[in-house]
Amino acid sequence: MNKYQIQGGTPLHGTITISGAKNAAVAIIPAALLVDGVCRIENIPQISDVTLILQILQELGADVRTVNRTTVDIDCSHIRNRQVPYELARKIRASYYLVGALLGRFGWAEVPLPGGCDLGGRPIDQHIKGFVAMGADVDVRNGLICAKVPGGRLSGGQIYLDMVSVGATMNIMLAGVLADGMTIIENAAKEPHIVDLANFLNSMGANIMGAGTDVIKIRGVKRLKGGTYSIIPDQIEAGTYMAAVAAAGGDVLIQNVIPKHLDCITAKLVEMGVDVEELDDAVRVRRFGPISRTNVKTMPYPGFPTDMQPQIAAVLCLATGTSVLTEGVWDSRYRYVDEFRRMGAHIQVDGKVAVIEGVPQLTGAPVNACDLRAGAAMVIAGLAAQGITEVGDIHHIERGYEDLVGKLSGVGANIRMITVPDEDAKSQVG
Ligand SMILES: CC(=O)N[C@H]1[C@@H](OP(=O)(O)OP(=O)(O)OC[C@H]2O[C@@H](n3ccc(=O)[nH]c3=O)[C@H](O)[C@@H]2O)O[C@H](CO)[C@@H](O)[C@@H]1O
Ligand SMILES: C=C(OP(=O)(O)O)C(=O)O
Repeated sequence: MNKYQIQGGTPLHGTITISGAKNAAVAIIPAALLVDGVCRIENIPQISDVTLILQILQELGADVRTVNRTTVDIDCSHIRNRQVPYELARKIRASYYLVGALLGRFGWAEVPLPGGCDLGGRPIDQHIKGFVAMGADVDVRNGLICAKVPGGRLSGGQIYLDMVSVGATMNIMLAGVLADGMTIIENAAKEPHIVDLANFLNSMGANIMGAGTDVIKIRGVKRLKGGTYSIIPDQIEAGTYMAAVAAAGGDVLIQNVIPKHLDCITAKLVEMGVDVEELDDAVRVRRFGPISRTNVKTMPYPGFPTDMQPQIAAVLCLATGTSVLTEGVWDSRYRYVDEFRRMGAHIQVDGKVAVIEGVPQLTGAPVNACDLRAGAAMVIAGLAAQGITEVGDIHHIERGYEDLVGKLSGVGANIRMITVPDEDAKSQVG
């Protein structure tokens, strides 16, 4: 079993380059199912969620060729199978995008219910409401989302989302591009990856208007053609390293970012006394003085992202004074708090609110990553803590961070991957 071992207390100095965005890549790759011809996708992050979604496409019959470390060619002209394998689909959230893409292209899909981080209930009723409004029959049975369009082609529909949902917005967009007529999504999500998916589809010949606002209009077209597209940089990966500098101190240039996407994170760090300088495609983050307390509430974009909530909590653990953190998207995103307490943090949670009383110093401890961003937060806390922290269950972190150890070592962090005997295997032998 692999763990990250971190000797904390070293400020970070140097440059980190951000990879392509996980939550854009995992939607754009299945979107290739809608295209007639070869899609060349650039700036793909090397993370396990991407490996899995590419593997699923190959299982369906797509021809996937690696061009270089960050570029793949995907040709979905010869899809022979529309049943998505359970063992692959259940490991990631993004497998839900296969429903919209397969339904849009072939009028039929059977996709296992998706996995992803355990954040409390993660229903997909809004996705289903959208497909039904476009003429599909959708049924969840035997662990599968079974969707079929009588007549084989979806027709445009008008969908008002009951809540702002990233997944439902993107899935309905995927279903709508080849539908007959106009699809309108109201109360749509506005995250950067929504705009990126729309830009990808439009560059292949789709007609999507309004992505990035709360009303998206999709005029169906007959076919999409191949082309080349480069995925946007990862807002959350960048924010995670910004939080790492805030917690550990130092001076780091974080490059290959879209600074506008980081405004919501930058604003909070500045309130906390961190110096953030915005450049064309980089941000320089410096922190030498104390961290000030603040309050944070997570919201859909352009609010403070829920996927940065555990990482900002790690910084607030070290602030002077008491901060209030409110989770505005998920029912249960504080499962990591006990791990922080092992490092000496003072946090009380009541429902969606965490009250964090800052301490002058965290202390290293063995901890576990209970999900992707909680794992990143453990690493941040470990970088700032006195002594050694070992972070287990790092497969969660590898779902969304390319070469975390290499990137942090490159700015002077004392972090390495270690292999320890698997406890279960040990007890079976014993
Ligand atoms: C692969 C991916 O991109 N994952 C992201 C996506 O997840 P995901 O697409 O699952 O999240 P949503 O934006 O859909 O969920 C937002 C809220 O709406 C609720 N909801 C959603 C859909 C639905 O049909 N019914 C319903 O009730 C959810 O329970 C949640 O409370 O957006 C989340 C919110 O930014 C991020 O934390 C995840 O990293
Ligand atoms: C919750 C996340 O991912 P997923 O929806 O893929 O589980 C995340 O990226 O923080």
